[in-house]
Amino acid sequence: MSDGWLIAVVGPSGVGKDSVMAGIATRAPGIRPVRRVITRAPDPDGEDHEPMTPDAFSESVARGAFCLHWDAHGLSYGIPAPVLADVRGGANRLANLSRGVLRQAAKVFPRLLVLHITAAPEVLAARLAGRGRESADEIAGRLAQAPRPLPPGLNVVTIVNDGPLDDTVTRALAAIQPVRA
Ligand SMILES: Nc1ncnc2c1ncn2[C@@H]1O[C@H](COP(=O)(O)OP(=O)(O)O)[C@@H](O)[C@H]1O
Ligand SMILES: O=P(O)(O)OC[C@H]1O[C@H](OP(=O)(O)OP(=O)(O)O)[C@H](O)[C@@H]1O
Repeated sequence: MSDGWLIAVVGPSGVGKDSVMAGIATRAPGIRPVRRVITRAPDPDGEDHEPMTPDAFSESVARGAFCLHWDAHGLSYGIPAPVLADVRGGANRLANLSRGVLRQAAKVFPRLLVLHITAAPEVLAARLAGRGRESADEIAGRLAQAPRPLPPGLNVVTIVNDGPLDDTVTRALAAIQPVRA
């Protein structure tokens, strides 16, 4: 069986990565989203992640429990090692990644497609305020990181999420069609 793809969903905070992932998962059930491990308390209204303490996270890193991990926003994030095994077994998986871990992801995963979601700064600010998960200071910190460039040489498709979410998901599904074919 040939390798599957990791579709890495990246972009600034508040751009709609989790929302677009949920839309893709609903409309393309063959592409399963990754449940990330995060040192963040459970959030019934937000991303369904696996919460972990910082100590347990460090132990997990040490025993190779993650195929990718990184720190951002004062938190640690991990992609469980079985996701890589799954992709090597032919599955297509969808994961919300940091732009800072993409080079590493391209080395680790046999096939990587980057789905880069963008929107204007004022749209990001309004969405983060509306989401209500972070304080005003935390939102300012996230907006300061918004224009971060992607590393060169990757397989990237860029989708602007500035209109109805459903339209964005339709364009995202068309852009990842080669993966689904
Ligand atoms: N196209 C859209 N139109 C309106 N609101 C959106 C759209 N996409 C996302 N949102 C909202 O913006 C906020 C941030 O979206 P989220 O998916 O959490 O972004 P990210 O994961 O990139 O930080 C959420 O409240 C979400 O419901
Ligand atoms: O290095 P960057 O590309 O700026 O990304 C930094 C972090 O922001 C996102 O996390 P998270 O989903 O917790 O935050 P968000 O919902 O505010 O984007 C993303 O998944 C990274 O973990």
